[in-house]
Amino acid sequence: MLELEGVTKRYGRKVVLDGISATFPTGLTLLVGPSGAGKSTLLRLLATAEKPNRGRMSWAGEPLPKARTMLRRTLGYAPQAVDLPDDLTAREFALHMASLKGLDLAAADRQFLAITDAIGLHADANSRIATFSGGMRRRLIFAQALLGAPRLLALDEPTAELDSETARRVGALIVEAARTATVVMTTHLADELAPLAVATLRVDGGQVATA
Ligand SMILES: Nc1ncnc2c1ncn2[C@@H]1O[C@H](COP(=O)(O)OP(=O)(O)OP(=O)(O)O)[C@@H](O)[C@H]1O
Repeated sequence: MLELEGVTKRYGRKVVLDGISATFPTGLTLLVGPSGAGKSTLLRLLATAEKPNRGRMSWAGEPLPKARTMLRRTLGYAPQAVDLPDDLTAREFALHMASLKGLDLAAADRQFLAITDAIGLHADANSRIATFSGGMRRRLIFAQALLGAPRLLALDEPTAELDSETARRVGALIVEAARTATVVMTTHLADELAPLAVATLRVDGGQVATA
């Protein structure tokens, strides 16, 4: 479980999150809200990619930053936009991410191939990322986030740019992961996934509230 208490995040003078408090239990939590409201910013905070200006965060009852190392060891993060190394194959990139996470590489490789199989990327696992479409890149970013069965998954629009069948397959893996992990995600498919979520939170006007 991840908890935020009185968390503020601002860029320059712009206050994006204004003293928010929220609890993210095991299960799927959906983030909804207008464009620019701060959903990606909140995910970056949860993924410890950025720090709040004020407030407290804790993971499994341990306060950050003390618990940051413990959290990062069990974190999967799929950001909305990321520069992928075009010269690597998808599989090489996945193994690179697995090594950064300190995972067993043979097990991670097997897991990566199983995930790519489930989301229709298997045939391109050994292709160079340079040849990938937007939807393929999105699935690769998603697949690396799942490596090592993380206990916290922060997913920023993992189903964007995907056809409905592929989005459904990605959604099925997310729901499966949420049986044992804390999964927080933004998605344009929030209406479809809401019945499977433990909570839908609306981010708007610097505040977070149950939708
Ligand atoms: N690194 C940054 N520097 C300055 N401003 C930023 C930065 N990142 C985000 N912002 C601003 O913070 C606000 C929230 O952005 P964020 O991307 O979190 O919104 P969002 O709800 O995820 O939007 P969308 O649904 O369009 O992805 C926006 O006004 C954005 O311009």
